[in-house]
Amino acid sequence: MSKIKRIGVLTSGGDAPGMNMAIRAVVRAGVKAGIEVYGIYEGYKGLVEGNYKKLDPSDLDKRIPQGGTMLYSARLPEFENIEVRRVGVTKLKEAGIEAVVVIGGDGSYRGAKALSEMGIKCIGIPGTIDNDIVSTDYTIGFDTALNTAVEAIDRLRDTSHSHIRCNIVELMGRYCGDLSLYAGISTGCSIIVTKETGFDKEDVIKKVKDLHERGERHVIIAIAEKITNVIDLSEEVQERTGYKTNPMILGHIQRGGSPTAFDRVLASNMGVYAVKLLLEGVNSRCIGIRENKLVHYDIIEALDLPKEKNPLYDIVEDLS
Ligand SMILES: Nc1ncnc2c1ncn2[C@@H]1O[C@H](COP(=O)(O)OP(=O)(O)O)[C@@H](O)[C@H]1O
Ligand SMILES: O=P(O)(O)OC[C@H]1O[C@](O)(COP(=O)(O)O)[C@@H](O)[C@@H]1O
Ligand SMILES: [Mg+2]
Repeated sequence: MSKIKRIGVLTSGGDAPGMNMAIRAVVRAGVKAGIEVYGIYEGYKGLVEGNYKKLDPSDLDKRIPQGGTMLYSARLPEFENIEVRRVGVTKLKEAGIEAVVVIGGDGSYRGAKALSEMGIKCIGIPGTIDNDIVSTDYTIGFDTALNTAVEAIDRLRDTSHSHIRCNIVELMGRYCGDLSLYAGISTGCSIIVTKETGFDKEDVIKKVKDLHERGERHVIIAIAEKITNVIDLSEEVQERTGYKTNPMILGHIQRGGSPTAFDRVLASNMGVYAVKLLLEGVNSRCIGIRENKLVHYDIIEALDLPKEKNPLYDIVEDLS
């Protein structure tokens, strides 16, 4: 087996704070091992268009504190089509790129798997604020997004507590409730609603009423996106519970911002590991961190792992 000489790195799907740190780690570890590392711009879109540029390790330090991704990101649904992927594989081969490190979420992993079946070695690094990849305890960007959400909810509490109010805060996470769960516990939310808990409107309203009767000056509800319309829910909670109620959709502010130290270390660790695995000839695997140890899984096995309900849900009731 001849040693790999040139690899690509791309970021795909929703950007996540810490992606720049992961890119930097891949470039630094690659160059140290005598490999040329090319940035592939705008995820699979740039891969198909041949939008590649050799990355210089000395240019990357200024990106360390920056959120977003210096390689930009994109969603390209057409990448599911084999003909589109074929164009990308040809472009990669023309550029002499033998392997690609894909930094992204579950969708990006599926793209990486499909690519690896067409002769391009791929390693996935979990980069998404959603923490929705079961094969890792933490994804790059989750900790930063969580801390951003915590800061926002803390601010809401200040004003809510002053006025006897209820806030209904919608958090991102697509179909994973981790951001809502961790932010809700961190900020003392009385109610946390996610796909994992299920949503029973009457139950939520009853709980809010009980808190009002108990004399609580404020109630904060953390609710994951895609569960219900929080503006309508706020109107109904206000009408039926006695609290003036304000909805707050945190939205994309959760995605931006300077990565926390946790995300920077995680990204550095995973980026270096990705290069090590490629040098060992590993292919079509994705990296995770489990009980503080780096691990790697077959991409499809990783995506098919069953998601267990987070035991932290059990303490929510006791804290409310
Ligand atoms: N089944 C698939 N086959 C090939 N490529 C895919 C597949 N699913 C997703 N992708 C690619 O991965 C991109 C990112 O996926 P998406 O779900 O939007 O974000 P994330 O990777 O953050 O979960 C998609 O826009 C598409 O280009
Ligand atoms: O920015 P967009 O395209 O509206 O996507 C929003 C989605 O992206 C996320 O922020 C991140 O999800 P992915 O990492 O899967 O792309 C989700 O929390 C949210 O549902
Ligand atoms: Mg995803």
